[in-house]
Amino acid sequence: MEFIDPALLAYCQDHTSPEDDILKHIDRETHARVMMPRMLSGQLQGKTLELFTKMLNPSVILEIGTYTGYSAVCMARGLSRGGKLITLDINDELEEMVRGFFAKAGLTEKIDYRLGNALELIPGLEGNFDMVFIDADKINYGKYYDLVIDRMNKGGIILADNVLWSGKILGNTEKKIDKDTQALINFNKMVQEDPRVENVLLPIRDGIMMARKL
Ligand SMILES: C[S@@+](CC[C@H](N)C(=O)[O-])C[C@H]1O[C@@H](n2cnc3c(N)ncnc32)[C@H](O)[C@@H]1O
Repeated sequence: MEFIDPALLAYCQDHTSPEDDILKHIDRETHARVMMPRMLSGQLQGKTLELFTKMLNPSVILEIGTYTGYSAVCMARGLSRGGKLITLDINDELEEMVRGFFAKAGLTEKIDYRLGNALELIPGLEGNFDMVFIDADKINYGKYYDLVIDRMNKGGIILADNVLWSGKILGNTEKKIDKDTQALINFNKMVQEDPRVENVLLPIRDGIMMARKL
């Protein structure tokens, strides 16, 4: 489901800074060699993440769900000197390719890429976070939120992708609500009712929930 008229979407893309050769390369290789290339953030969301990072100036970002590294490259590019991005993914089959992309982008110093189940890796990470991007399995969004919320610095931002789930969160079709959709409905409600944050659901691409720790 497209959320805005395709012509308007094209207009938005035409008026957003274009991808450079590295991001074009990641996009092309992902589409040519990897399953489910739709998971990649893409130009509009990637630039949004880069600019959010530049505005927030975080020291530490945690990304849950690296995939082929497109969003990681965008956020790492927004970091100031000394800032770092920890990015986690369970899929080790993509490791060589992803490390190659980070090297090509000149970002190996800024990106700490770790493989494993994020539910197990996060408790072992040291320190707090200034920005977290949740973009892994939808069923565990609530658990990821619970794992990071008390480790967010004051004013820190949690971003969660795909919270509109192609519109399925409205539950207004004949079909039974599936587990991922229900998990996202629960997640959005949980954030909305959490007194520890102020939040806005941005209708960018498939929806980004932004929650700021008070
Ligand atoms: C939507 S993709 C991430 C897209 C990426 N952030 C981007 O914008 O280009 C989701 C990723 O989450 C990973 N994932 C799923 N379950 C996970 C888990 N329990 N721990 C860590 N990563 C997980 C998948 O392997 C997949 O690569």
